[in-house]
Amino acid sequence: MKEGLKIAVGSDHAGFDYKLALAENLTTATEVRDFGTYSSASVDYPDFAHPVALAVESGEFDFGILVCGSANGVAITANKHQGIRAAICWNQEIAVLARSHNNANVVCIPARFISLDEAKAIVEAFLSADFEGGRHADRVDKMSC
Ligand SMILES: O=C(CO)[C@H](O)[C@H](O)[C@H](O)COP(=O)(O)O
Repeated sequence: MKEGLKIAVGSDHAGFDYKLALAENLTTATEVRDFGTYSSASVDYPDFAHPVALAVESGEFDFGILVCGSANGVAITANKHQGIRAAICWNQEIAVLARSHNNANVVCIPARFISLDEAKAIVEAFLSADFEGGRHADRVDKMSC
């Protein structure tokens, strides 16, 4: 994982435990801000995905980590934001491709479908990889509508 990153994290109840563990693991980050939820009580994932997306979209944070049960809800929500490219990642290779090919700036973790160790490895891979640019930059530029 690169050093000095500012990371915004968020989850719903299904991702709460994983989010805490993932945030604790970001030892080389300059800042980690938890945008909630703050307990395992049932909540609505957009209430936490939007603040994380805004924090990254504004440029205040370099990357976002969102966790829910399937990762679909947080990813769909975050991708409503113009400046956000949120990618559902279920293994390390997908995470590296999300960065290197898609310049993803939010990694979405499906807590109910992968182990915590897998989630940690995915976040590590995501935050270590670089965007390759070149042909991928042309494609990423075409994403906005
Ligand atoms: O957004 C989701 C599904 O697209 C997440 O997996 C949620 O965590 C899930 O829907 C929560 O479900 P619950 O039955 O309310 O715990």
